Amino acid sequence: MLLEIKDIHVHYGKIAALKGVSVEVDEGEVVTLIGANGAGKTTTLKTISGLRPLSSGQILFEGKDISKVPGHKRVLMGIGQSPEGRGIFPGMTVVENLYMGAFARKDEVEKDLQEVYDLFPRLAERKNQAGGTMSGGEQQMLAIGRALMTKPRVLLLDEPSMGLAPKLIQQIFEIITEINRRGTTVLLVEQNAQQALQVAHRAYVLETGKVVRSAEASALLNDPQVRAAYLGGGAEAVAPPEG
Ligand SMILES: Nc1ncnc2c1ncn2[C@@H]1O[C@H](COP(=O)(O)OP(=O)(O)OP(=O)(O)O)[C@@H](O)[C@H]1O
Repeated sequence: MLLEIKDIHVHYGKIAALKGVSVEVDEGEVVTLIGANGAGKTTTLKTISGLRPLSSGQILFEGKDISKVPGHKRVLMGIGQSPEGRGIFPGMTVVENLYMGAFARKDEVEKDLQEVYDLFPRLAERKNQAGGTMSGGEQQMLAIGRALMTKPRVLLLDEPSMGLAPKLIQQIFEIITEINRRGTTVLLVEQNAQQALQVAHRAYVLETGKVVRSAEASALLNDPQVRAAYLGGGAEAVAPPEG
């Protein structure tokens, strides 16, 4: 198992945000966490990347307990995150933002930069533009590209579709599939449960800090209860994604 989150409890002051969450991510998978606002999805990702401390429980990466490893070391170990709200450096150019992702390494940086440009041709076209002047969708691509420049074993994506027009949302999900096809494991947090379940292999449903369901993504897509709660209410079945 690449990543194992075992019964984690996380607090903001006295507020319990996660009350015993367990999630497993196997090498090569796309796993998604879905759930309503405030369910604890972002907190789960932040805890994995080391931005939030655990009250109890464990996080194992390649079998090693990383619960107390600082965040910057987790990046070096292969845990890359594209945060909610993007967090790019607005005053830096696109290419400078991308190099920031690779600041701790020297090997194959140019090759990886080319690969990011290959995934996101728009970033190559705009490489000398200030990050802060890019459109919302372009900034999202930049944030994902920068996370890829850390050469992650697992890429944590927090709401990559947030605030994007439908056409761009489609594009972002296609790119997530392509990133996975090229060998990166993905843990995806999404409000857009329908799309997330279409690109994911497996999914966990979070409710108020707890996992209430976990299953193959295709099973959840066709589950009437899940459809009613998270997929806009329609109970009709959806064809599984091709392949
Ligand atoms: N900085 C904070 N201080 C206090 N409480 C917080 C903080 N961040 C999150 N919380 C609380 O922790 C719980 C989980 O929040 P979290 O952001 O992880 O949920 P989420 O599922 O990602 O929701 P959303 O989809 O709205 O981002 C919520 O009750 C939230 O109010």
